[in-house]
Amino acid sequence: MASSSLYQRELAAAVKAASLAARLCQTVQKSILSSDVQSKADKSPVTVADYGSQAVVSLVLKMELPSESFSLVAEEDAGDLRKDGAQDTLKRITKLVNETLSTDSTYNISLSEEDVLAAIDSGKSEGGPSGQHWVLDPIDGTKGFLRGDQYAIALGLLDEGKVVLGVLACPNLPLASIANPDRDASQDQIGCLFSAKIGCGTDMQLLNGSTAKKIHVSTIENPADASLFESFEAAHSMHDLSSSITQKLGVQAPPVRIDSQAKYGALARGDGAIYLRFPHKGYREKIWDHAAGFIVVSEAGGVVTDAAGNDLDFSKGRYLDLDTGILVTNKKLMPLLLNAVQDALKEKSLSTSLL
Ligand SMILES: Nc1ncnc2c1ncn2[C@@H]1O[C@H](COP(=O)(O)O)[C@@H](OP(=O)(O)O)[C@H]1O
Ligand SMILES: [Mg+2]
Ligand SMILES: [Mg+2]
Ligand SMILES: [Mg+2]
Repeated sequence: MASSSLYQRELAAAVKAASLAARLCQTVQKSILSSDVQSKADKSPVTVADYGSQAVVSLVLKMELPSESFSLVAEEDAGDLRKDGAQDTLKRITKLVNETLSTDSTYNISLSEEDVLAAIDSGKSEGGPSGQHWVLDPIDGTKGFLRGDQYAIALGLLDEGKVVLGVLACPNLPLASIANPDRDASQDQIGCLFSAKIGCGTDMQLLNGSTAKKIHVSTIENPADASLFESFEAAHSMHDLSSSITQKLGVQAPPVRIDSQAKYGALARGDGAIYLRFPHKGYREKIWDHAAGFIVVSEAGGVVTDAAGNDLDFSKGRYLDLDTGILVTNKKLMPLLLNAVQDALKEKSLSTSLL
């Protein structure tokens, strides 16, 4: 068990940073305008909230931990915001960042547009196996965010290549289980924050500040009782492959499809027992899409591997180098799941080689 004081300041800073960033995202989601959405060179959407959230997290971490060296591996960069025609967008982001930081009475600062660009661009670190690196997805599940569905602010810390803490702020995730179709959504308290520190378990609290309680993954042992999480977006994960895996396992419940690392959070508290992710050929997973979710699930007693059963390696830079897909479940179900995955992958490669 790690000492409870280890990484405590960093965890407190991460919780504060992600909570403030979540506030900014909620403001934007409420008033989303079509002009708030840009297209990056890779054609994925990015909003003023992605940029604003990244700036807020970067600034808060630096202000809360002034004596520490700072390295941040983050998804966005300010390249497009420095181009002609982006002035209005940058103004709007700067205003959002200043308004968000001013809601915390301990910060008495006013940032210029240049300060905001610099804060966003401080996320260009390459990470790697030595030293400490923050890992940030300022909005994970941008597509869900734009639809008004699930998204997460995902922040982790790597130390010597290992994830040592993680925070997932999920502003649209109900406190009640999302896998229960009979729940009365009108009664839901909404907005959860998951936090985990190595050796110390995983906590969940309401985003607006209830006391934290320890959570644990589902203890089910019979896969027939498991329910499955997967991406809402079929372009992000092959739904037909996960369906053939759950058929092999005898899973009864229909898959629960939601965006972002909210899936890791929901699994960590036992809403469902399996999360499968099978990107289409050629896609490379990024560390910010998994670092926080990985430790939130591991510290809640779950396991995260690639499709071959290998541990995820966060020490290789901005990308995860892995075999085929990502599997998340509890320790009892993992061996069964791995077998089913291997069988389904064999069948799939057989059927494609026959084409
Ligand atoms: N073709 C693809 N295959 C797999 N993942 C993809 C993808 N295109 C984008 N993604 C990743 O999927 C993440 C969302 O995950 P999910 O599908 O679980 O909601 C995106 O994070 P961002 O929304 O932060 O860009 C992005 O990094
Ligand atoms: Mg993105
Ligand atoms: Mg992401
Ligand atoms: Mg993102």
